[in-house]
Amino acid sequence: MHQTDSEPAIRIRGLRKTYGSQAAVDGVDLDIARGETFALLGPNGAGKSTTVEILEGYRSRTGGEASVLGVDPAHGGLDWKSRLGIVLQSTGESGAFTVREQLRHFAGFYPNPRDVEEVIAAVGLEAKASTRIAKLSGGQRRRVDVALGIVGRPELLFLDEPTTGFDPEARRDFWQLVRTLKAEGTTILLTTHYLDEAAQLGDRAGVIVGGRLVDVGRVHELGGAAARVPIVRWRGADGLVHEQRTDEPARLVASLVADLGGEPAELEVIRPSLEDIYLDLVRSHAGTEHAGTEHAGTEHAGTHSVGATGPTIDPTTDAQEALA
Ligand SMILES: Nc1ncnc2c1ncn2[C@@H]1O[C@H](COP(=O)(O)OP(=O)(O)OP(=O)(O)O)[C@@H](O)[C@H]1O
Repeated sequence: MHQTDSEPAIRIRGLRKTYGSQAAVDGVDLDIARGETFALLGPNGAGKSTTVEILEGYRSRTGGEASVLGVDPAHGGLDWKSRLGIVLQSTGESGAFTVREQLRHFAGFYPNPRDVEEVIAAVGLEAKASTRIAKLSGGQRRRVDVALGIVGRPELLFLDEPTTGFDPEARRDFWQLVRTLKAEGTTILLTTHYLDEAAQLGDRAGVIVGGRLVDVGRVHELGGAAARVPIVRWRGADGLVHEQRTDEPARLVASLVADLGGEPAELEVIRPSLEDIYLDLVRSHAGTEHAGTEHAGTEHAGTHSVGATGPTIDPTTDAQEALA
């Protein structure tokens, strides 16, 4: 039975998964609308794959509720499975068959599969269609995984780190393929470590840390407005580095120039990137392991920060240094 259009494609409430005393997923609530592309972000071990595999019906849950295309994934039958497309993080694809043979074989499991040659073209494997999978490169095998995920014309597509191992051109091609699938009405749940991928593809994104969803929203609104306030940094006459968050950096710089009677030393105006904001979100929710690292032991120890309303920017991060 198909769900009504107004029901979300995915609805989870209080989802929990524990391994012994460890909670891998610790009370996640989330709705993903039909036709939406949702990106799940989070550091290694945050609980992304566990969440996705529960929704795919591959893992049992310890607690909470889940509904996927109107069905509890713990009890999804073959009819339900045929409406899903799944690209797992790693696959044990046997290499004995050619790309075309493998796809034809899988297409036979679905009631309304896509044309195999079209799928081969969509993932850019025309030149390898008659090659045994064992002889493909890692990135080419990953394309086979994606092809197997879409050959059944799924209503809902799960993509677990789909572009790992892709070269930059293959990633662009893949993004275009996802946009095409989205335009056809496919709902997509994507996990990724690439923030640009989330920004390119996701209507919304969620950040999961320690099994909890710590933020959900449009990708460019993650962390809230305060996290995007620019930072002006300069070295004062006292020899210390000062920084101030302000929505009016030009006004602040003008007043500094007036006060100092000239150019402020080492002046920088920094707009936090998506990566900075994401890293701050992760750090601020990651418990004690990162505590005490902010500004510690750097020349910024004397930094004077006024009006800092957003998450603290740690100037020691690579991302921040790239901006500086
Ligand atoms: N079968 C298992 N038995 C015990 N612990 C597990 C098992 N599978 C996952 N875990 C633990 O659950 C936590 C969440 O793992 P999960 O694979 O969901 O993380 P992830 O966010 O997908 O990470 P990554 O980005 O590295 O893929 C981790 O601490 C992991 O060690």
